[in-house]
Amino acid sequence: MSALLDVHGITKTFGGLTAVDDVSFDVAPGSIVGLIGPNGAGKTTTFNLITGNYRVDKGTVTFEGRSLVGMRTHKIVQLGVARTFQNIRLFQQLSALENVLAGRHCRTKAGLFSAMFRPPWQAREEREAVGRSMAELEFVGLADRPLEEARNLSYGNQRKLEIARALATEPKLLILDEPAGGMNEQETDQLVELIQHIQKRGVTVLLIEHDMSLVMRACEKIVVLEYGGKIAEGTPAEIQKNPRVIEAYLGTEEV
Ligand SMILES: Nc1ncnc2c1ncn2[C@@H]1O[C@H](COP(=O)(O)OP(=O)(O)OP(=O)(O)O)[C@@H](O)[C@H]1O
Repeated sequence: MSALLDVHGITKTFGGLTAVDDVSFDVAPGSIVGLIGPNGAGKTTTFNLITGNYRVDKGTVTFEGRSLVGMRTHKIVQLGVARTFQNIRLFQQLSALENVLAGRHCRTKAGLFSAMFRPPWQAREEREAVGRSMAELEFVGLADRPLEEARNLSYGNQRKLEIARALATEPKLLILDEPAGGMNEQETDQLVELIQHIQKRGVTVLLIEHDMSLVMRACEKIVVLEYGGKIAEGTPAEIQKNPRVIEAYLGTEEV
């Protein structure tokens, strides 16, 4: 089966520092893939190269056979790639529902003209968007507090809200940057289940995570970066006994 996402030889340099160095991997449709590595290994930069937040210096990023290189981020979202951020990026003053609606926006056609004249199809579209957004809140377990301002939600719930917003864009590939960051053990267990439910919906998942227990439980394939380069790739069992990976993590955290 051909890959949903194919990253080939991507490289990104900041000044004299090569943050991502000739990295290649692919993500099969329907899979859950983890990207791990010590702090500063180049994981978030790799995500930013895939989602168009940074432009690659070298290499290719191909999604469903189409090159994403040089494409604007909103176009990449429209093609079916959605993401969450390591530092939560919600509209803190807006309600949970409004945050998810903002994600839905990329799938609605209403523009300035229709917003002024409000044709009947627009009311229909708005109702549909609210219904769909509520369904996403329910999916992540936040349906009881749609009108709560994002800033009043716990850290763990804000992460779930970001996932709901990303899902509202109807992605084929969902990219999660440290989704368990700031979560307690119970929330992390729920997150593993949520990620598995996302997979059951047919959405492919690519995630960065420092919580090794989550990575080992949730991912079918793991790609390991160190100093910007890929040092290993394999199943959780293979990664756990890979000498280079153990060495990279030695003294920092257990694999
Ligand atoms: N915009 C930028 N400008 C300059 N240097 C950057 C930039 N973004 C990242 N870097 C550097 O690139 C390297 C890789 O950073 P990156 O954030 O991708 O690592 P990471 O593996 O995601 O780390 P962490 O686990 O700490 O989030 C680091 O040395 C970082 O300081």
